[in-house]
Amino acid sequence: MITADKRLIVALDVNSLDKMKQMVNELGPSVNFYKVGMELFYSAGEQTVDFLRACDKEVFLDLKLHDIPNTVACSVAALTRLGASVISLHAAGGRSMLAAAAQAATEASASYGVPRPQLVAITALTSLDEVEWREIGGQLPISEQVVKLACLAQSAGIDGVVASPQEAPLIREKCGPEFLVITPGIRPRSAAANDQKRVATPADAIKAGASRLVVGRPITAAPSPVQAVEQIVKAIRGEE
Ligand SMILES: O=C(O)c1cc(=O)[nH]c(=O)n1[C@@H]1O[C@H](COP(=O)(O)O)[C@@H](O)[C@H]1O
Repeated sequence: MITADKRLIVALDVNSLDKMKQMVNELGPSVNFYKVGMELFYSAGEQTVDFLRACDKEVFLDLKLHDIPNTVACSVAALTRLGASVISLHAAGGRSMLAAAAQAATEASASYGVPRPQLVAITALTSLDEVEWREIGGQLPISEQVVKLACLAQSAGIDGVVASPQEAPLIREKCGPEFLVITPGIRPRSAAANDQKRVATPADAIKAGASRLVVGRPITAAPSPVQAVEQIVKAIRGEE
C-alpha cells in the first residue's frame, strides 16, 4: 500500500458513521486527510470528526459557513473545539465576516487549547460554468471573480481558498506561495465528471499550483478505492 500524501484530501460524502468508518478502514494508512462535509456532518454530527481524530487523521470540516459576521464567528469558535485542521466559509460573506471568523479561530483555539484551524474561503463552486455563473449575476469571468475573492480573503486574514484547479495559477500569482489553494473538481482522465464543470486531472492540478486536492467519487465510488488512491497519489508525486 502506498504511503499517504497530505496533498490528497478524500471527501467522505456518505450519510452515516458506519459508512464513513468502512471507507476509512478500507483506505487504511494510504490516506491521512479526510473531508467531512454537509452530508456526513448533518447525518452523523461531531462523532465523525472525533472518530477521524482518534484514528490520527487530519480533518477538513467543510460546512461552508455563510451568514452575518457574529453568527459565523461564533460558529467558527464552536467548530474550532472539534480539532479540525481546516474549516471552510464563503468568501461572498464579505470582509467583515471573514475577519471576524479569522479572529474567532485564533481566540477559540487559545481558549480550547487546540491548534488554530486554517480557514479557507469558498470562491466559485466548481459545479458552475460561465452560463450558470452569469445566471446568478456574475459580472466578471469566473476566473477574475475567483482571484478577486482570493485577494479579499487573504487581506481579511483568511489562510486560503477553495477554487477549481483552472484558477489555481492566477491565485498563486496574486496571493503568493504560502496561501493555501484547495482544489476540488479533480477528475483522473478515466473518471466521469458528474456534476463538476471546472475540472482538471490530479497531475494538472498540482502543476497549476494547488496545495491540496479534494477528491470524492473518483475514489469512493471506484471499484477499488485503494487502487484509485494509489493512482492519484502517484499522479500528485509526478510518478505516473
Ligand atoms: O468546498 C468544497 O470542498 C467544494 C467546493 C467546490 O467548489 N466544489 C466541490 O466539489 N467541493 C466539494 O468537493 C467534493 C468533490 O467531490 P467529488 O466531485 O465527488 O470529487 C464534494 O464533497 C464537494 O462538496
